[in-house]
Amino acid sequence: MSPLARTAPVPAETAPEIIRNFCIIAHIDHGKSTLADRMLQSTGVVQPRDMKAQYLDRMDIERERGITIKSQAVRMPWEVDGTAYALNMIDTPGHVDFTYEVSRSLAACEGALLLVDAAQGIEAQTLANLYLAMENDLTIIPALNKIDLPAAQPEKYAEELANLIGGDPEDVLLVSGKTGVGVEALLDRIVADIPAPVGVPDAPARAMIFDSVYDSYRGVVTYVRVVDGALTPRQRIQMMSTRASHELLEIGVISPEPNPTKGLGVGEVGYLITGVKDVRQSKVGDTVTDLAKPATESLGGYEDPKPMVFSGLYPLDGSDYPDLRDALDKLKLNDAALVYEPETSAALGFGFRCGFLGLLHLEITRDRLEREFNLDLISTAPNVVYDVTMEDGSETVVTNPSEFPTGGKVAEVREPMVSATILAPSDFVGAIMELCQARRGQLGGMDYLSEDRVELRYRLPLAEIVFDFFDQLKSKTRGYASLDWKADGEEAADLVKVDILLQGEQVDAFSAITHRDKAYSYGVMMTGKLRELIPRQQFEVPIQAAIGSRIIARENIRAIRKDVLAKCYGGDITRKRKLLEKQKEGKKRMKMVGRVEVPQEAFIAALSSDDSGAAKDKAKK
Ligand SMILES: Nc1nc2c(ncn2[C@@H]2O[C@H](COP(=O)(O)OP(=O)(O)OP(=O)(O)O)[C@@H](O)[C@H]2O)c(=O)[nH]1
Repeated sequence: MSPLARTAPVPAETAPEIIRNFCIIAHIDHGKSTLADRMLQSTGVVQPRDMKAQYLDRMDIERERGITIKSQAVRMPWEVDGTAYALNMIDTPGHVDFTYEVSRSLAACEGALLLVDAAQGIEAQTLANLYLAMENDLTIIPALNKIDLPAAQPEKYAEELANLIGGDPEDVLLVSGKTGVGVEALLDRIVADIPAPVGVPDAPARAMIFDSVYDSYRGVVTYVRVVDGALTPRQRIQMMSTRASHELLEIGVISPEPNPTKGLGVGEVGYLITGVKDVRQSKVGDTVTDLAKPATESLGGYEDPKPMVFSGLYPLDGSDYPDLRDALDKLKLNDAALVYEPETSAALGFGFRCGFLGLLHLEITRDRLEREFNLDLISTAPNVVYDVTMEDGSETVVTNPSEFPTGGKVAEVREPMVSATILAPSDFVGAIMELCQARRGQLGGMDYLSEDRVELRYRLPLAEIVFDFFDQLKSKTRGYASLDWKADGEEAADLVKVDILLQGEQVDAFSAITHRDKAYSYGVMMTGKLRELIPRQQFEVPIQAAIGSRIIARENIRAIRKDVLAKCYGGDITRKRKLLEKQKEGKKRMKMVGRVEVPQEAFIAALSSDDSGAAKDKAKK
């Protein structure tokens, strides 16, 4: 129909009947942000001249990588048949690492727009998020995006979508976020199909936190969806998981900038500010209630974020250690899932063992530390968390391979598992099965979505997919496969710790926990790599890989005497001195492992997955 005038005052508490809360679920790059931008324009919330590309993605890194990390909510006015509706669009993060945040965003909505690229069809992430939406009983509106593309196949994929959610291909909307085609019809459909929120207005207030973001000026800004009752400024509220209480300093809606209101009522979505400085005090999934008249039951579904992948982060220059600690303290304010504690490594010096939700979370954190805080870092190979039971019944949680118990008798080691969904053209089924089998996967099922597209379900150890699984999958399927996974308990496995020894001394940074069948290949790979990277010494240096006291692989670095004066004939003493000084300077960057001098670059090159000659050359220098 038509956008309302921008100047229309935002009502303090909007009647639930005219509210529609929805989110967009889509695979990465299927055009969610572009469509969201277009809706902001079509509803008049953002004027075309104010349009910054992808208004909802605020952080630089998000913009650069083109992915959405933090979810937010925007209110858009939209008029249908003379009634002014308030549409709340809740943005969901698009990556598997953030599944819990996605699930909370979905729980704040009554409906979801299922957006699929008309040239690509359904992908694994679309499916995973669709299942989550269905679990939350959301009304699904299917839409094909990018229908302006010459390669678009709307009929084929409308059929695929209709088969998936059960419906008529005719009901699948055709839109283009780029040209704006179909966007107004889409907004009308949201009003018509998605149910209005229901709640009890005079019950004690209950609101669910679906996002919380640290702002350096305002402190933590918390995004909530009110379920029952109402929240008003100056009210004292309580967080139900921690029982901590705060005063509501400001409350309002985003449209598209924060817009303070006199309160938020049943079904409304908006933000609140209490002056807390740390997102851990305002946790996603928690329930906000009134301190004076608290609700007895929380809204449920609250979980503490659980780090799945650990890695050691070390400053390249040891004197940056205090800066790294400060930087992590600052990042923590904005990231409830980040955990870290100090650790020391013989090879890398002082650093921190950090826990992340997944590899992307690790990369983003590392990127931010390097970019926003100007730190040069080295990270150890990521590992998962193992639960170890000893024969005497004691239990240990291992987040660092070098802490894996070796002394007493290990009765059982359990590793985290995931259930993965892979979608690909049927030609690649063989290659995918081969890859999953090599990664200790168990096939759970296989379905054809259409004649030429298959969904494969596997249960795999998390450790087998955190490294290069996705890259391998992409290369084996020429980029056509998509992957999504979620945590799925743990399982006992025959896991061992492989240590790397330099002249009999263990180098902690290279210890790894692997399946017994793969221990040998890890040992051979690592000893080979180190033999290339470590310069020859004045004595022979054995490099060994060992499980406990059993050596499983060995390489030797032959002895030389590096005589820097060899080429220096005659008696020019100043020149000799200069060369000796230079050699001394070089030695400062060396780490001693027992009697062996190892340039720090060798450790770095061995830890980096970059196998290029450049890294090796650098290390040899
Ligand atoms: N031709 C065409 N291109 C589009 C359309 N919508 C988006 N794109 C392009 O598709 C790419 C991905 O779009 P985004 O909106 O960033 O995708 P997204 O789904 O938000 O991606 P994530 O934030 O990573 O989840 C960009 O290069 C867009 O320019 C469309 O309707 N037509």
